Amino acid sequence: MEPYAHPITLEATDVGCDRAGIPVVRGVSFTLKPGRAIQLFGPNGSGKSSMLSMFAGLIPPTEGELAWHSDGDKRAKPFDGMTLFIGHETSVKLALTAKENLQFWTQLYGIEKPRRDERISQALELVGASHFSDIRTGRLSAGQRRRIDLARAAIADRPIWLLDEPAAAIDATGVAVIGRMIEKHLEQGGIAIVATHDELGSKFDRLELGR
Ligand SMILES: Nc1ncnc2c1ncn2[C@@H]1O[C@H](COP(=O)(O)OP(=O)(O)OP(=O)(O)O)[C@@H](O)[C@H]1O
Repeated sequence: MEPYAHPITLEATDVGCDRAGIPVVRGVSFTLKPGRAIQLFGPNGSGKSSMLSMFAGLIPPTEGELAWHSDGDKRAKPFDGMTLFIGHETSVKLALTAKENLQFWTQLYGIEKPRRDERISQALELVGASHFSDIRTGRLSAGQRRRIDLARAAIADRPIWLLDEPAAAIDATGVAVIGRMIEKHLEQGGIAIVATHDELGSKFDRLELGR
């Protein structure tokens, strides 16, 4: 298990974000160092997905400051090619099989050609999707499809994981798999911010929104 080549620290100072001009989140501060994770809690509409979009650089903070640190460099936006964002909506292409989706992602994430097949088999096995990997994903169950979404985390070699309800529609065995994937990612020196109501491990700091 290789440590990430460029460990990242994320510092948030009093950040807040608005949606359509309406304040959603206010006054969030933390420092997230390599090997640590934050679990976002909060009721529906409290701003968990909005926060993740903000950390992904998709919407700007309305107030406060985000600072990404890597190799002595500091930026207000995430460094290019460092973030894996798994949103709550599926990114699986339903006309393709799981294997074909993963083939696409290995190209997207710049995996060298000779290593692609091995990486795909490992990822499918990890998320327990090997036995349905040749079926068109439009014909799979919600939980099976979510497992394929999560395989993206095993394909991409990225130190920042932003996961929105990764365990939605996933059974207890699958939740344990997600916990282990995150644990391994943290051991490699990655960071993770995860919106979830599930218990995923002890390395998480808790951030409760909507209070
Ligand atoms: N694209 C958007 N345009 C305008 N308002 C939005 C948009 N997305 C979210 N909002 C608003 O921002 C607020 C927070 O939504 P968000 O999706 O971040 O909450 P959440 O905590 O992730 O909710 P859930 O638990 O239901 O997924 C809500 O009031 C929502 O209506």
